Amino acid sequence: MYCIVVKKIQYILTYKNILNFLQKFFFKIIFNTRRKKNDMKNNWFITGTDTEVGKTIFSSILLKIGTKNGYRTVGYKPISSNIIEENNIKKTDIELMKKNSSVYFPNKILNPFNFYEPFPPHFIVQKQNKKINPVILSKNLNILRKYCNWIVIEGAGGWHTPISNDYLYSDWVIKEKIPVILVVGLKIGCINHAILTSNTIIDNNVPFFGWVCNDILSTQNYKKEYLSCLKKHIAAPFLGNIPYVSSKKHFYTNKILQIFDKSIKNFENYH
Ligand SMILES: Nc1ncnc2c1ncn2[C@@H]1O[C@H](COP(=O)(O)OP(=O)(O)OP(=O)(O)O)[C@@H](O)[C@H]1O
Ligand SMILES: C[C@H](N)[C@H](N)CCCCCC(=O)O
Ligand SMILES: [Mg+2]
Repeated sequence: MYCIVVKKIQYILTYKNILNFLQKFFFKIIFNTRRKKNDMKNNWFITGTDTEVGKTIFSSILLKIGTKNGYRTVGYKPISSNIIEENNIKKTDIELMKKNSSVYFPNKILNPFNFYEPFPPHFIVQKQNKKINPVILSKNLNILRKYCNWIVIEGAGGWHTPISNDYLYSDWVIKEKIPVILVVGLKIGCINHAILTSNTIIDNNVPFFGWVCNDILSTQNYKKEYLSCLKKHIAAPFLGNIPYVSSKKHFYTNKILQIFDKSIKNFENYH
């Protein structure tokens, strides 16, 4: 009996268990004291009219706003392909999102499915005889929800990018009921993509938080006409415009941050 008790005490006092205990204790003190009543509402799923339209840029702007306002922020990019590596360092969407977040998590949680090949992710996993399991996407999101009150989730490609042969990314967002923000990358063809995507988000009955216009081209004719046409056809709040910038650091100017800070606050009661 004595032996069992001693063993139990020894087990409890192992390095790993003490660390675990301290980690949980401090998380509780630091995080729970600052938890606000409506915390769970600051979750967004960022989709786009296409791939390469500025989803990561807008996600990072949104994270920076949350961080500046004192929220516990995290960016989540469950699935990514076309990862680029420079000097043995992965240049992924999640790295930019991490730079603008306030709570640290390992990539294993923030970016569990990542691939080098520039193809639809479900093709890549199929070739490897693997599967992207949406249960893992939800499991990781729930971990983030425990510790963060400002969560920006970036999709991959557009709204209906498949996760597997019979499951779309949008199916997961619908199941999780995450409010959606659509980024429209301004270029020829985007009107059609924007109308199709926004109508589908509405038909899918998921909260449609708003949309963002992103000037991805250095020059754009008919800018005013594009904006008014898009505003007319997208039945969700217009959150603001990201101008074309010549350098990445200009994405985070006070002017841009203030535009979205204001509109997010304006529309926070939308859903
Ligand atoms: N307003 C802008 N001005 C200048 N460059 C921009 C602008 N918006 C986006 N870009 C550039 O366009 C490229 C694509 O943007 P981004 O990576 O955010 O797209 P994405 O929709 O996240 O793409 P993916 O589907 O691959 O995740 C990046 O190199 C980014 O720096
Ligand atoms: C490679 C790209 N940048 C994204 N990560 C994945 C885009 C998937 C697109 C699927 C489709 O063809 O619609
Ligand atoms: Mg991206």
